[in-house]
Amino acid sequence: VPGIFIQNNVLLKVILLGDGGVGKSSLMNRYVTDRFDSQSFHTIGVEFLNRDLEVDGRPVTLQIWDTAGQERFKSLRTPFYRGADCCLLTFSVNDLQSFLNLSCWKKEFMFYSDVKEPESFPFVVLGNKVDMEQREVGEDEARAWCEENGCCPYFETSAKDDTNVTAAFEAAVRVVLAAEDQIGHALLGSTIDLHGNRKTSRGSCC
Ligand SMILES: Nc1nc2c(ncn2[C@@H]2O[C@H](COP(=O)(O)OP(=O)(O)OP(=O)(O)O)[C@@H](O)[C@H]2O)c(=O)[nH]1
Ligand SMILES: [Mg+2]
Repeated sequence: VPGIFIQNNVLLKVILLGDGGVGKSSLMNRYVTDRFDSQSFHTIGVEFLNRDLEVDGRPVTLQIWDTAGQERFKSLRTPFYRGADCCLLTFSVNDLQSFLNLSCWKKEFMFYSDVKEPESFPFVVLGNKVDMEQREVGEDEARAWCEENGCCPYFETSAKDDTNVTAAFEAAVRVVLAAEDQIGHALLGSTIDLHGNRKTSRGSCC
């Protein structure tokens, strides 16, 4: 069952994965603080930021988990995959290798997240840095990958120019809520008590 309910507000955990340098931290910071830093540092481990929003009239708290893409930080990021409601697979359109690595990222997520229904788990794919002139990955190519891998929504984004950043995060919320609507009444009675113990049908490790 996706999300934790606090009163009527659903808390959704989304996680950004992709190669080091594709712009995951920049996308999160653009979305949450509306800022862009052209000289950001590589992330070490994970960081998260929350943003409240309303999607189709429903109040949502989006908890965005930003992970370190560099291989040497693998053991620091993978413990945080559990409990994610949606995974945002990110590459940079001017870096072919980061696109070719999407499959590895998807596999790594599936392996460590331990999701209950792998076939229906929602992914969104982001092709970032579309403001750059030199592209190594075409939009058609990216959309084809998405179709071959289960038809995830695809967005061409720029954290720098603020292109499609809001649309991409809202799409993540929509795919989760759509999955939740299919589960339907299972969500009724999914609440959180005053001591913060989750009472959903989904197990939690901590
Ligand atoms: N031109 C351009 N540069 C970007 C964009 N997004 C990020 N960058 C730049 O790309 C570099 C890497 O961005 P980060 O957001 O740190 O990348 P990351 O994916 O978080 O990298 P790791 O933390 O190592 O996994 C930085 O210099 C950013 O300023 C974008 O949309 N356009
Ligand atoms: Mg980062």
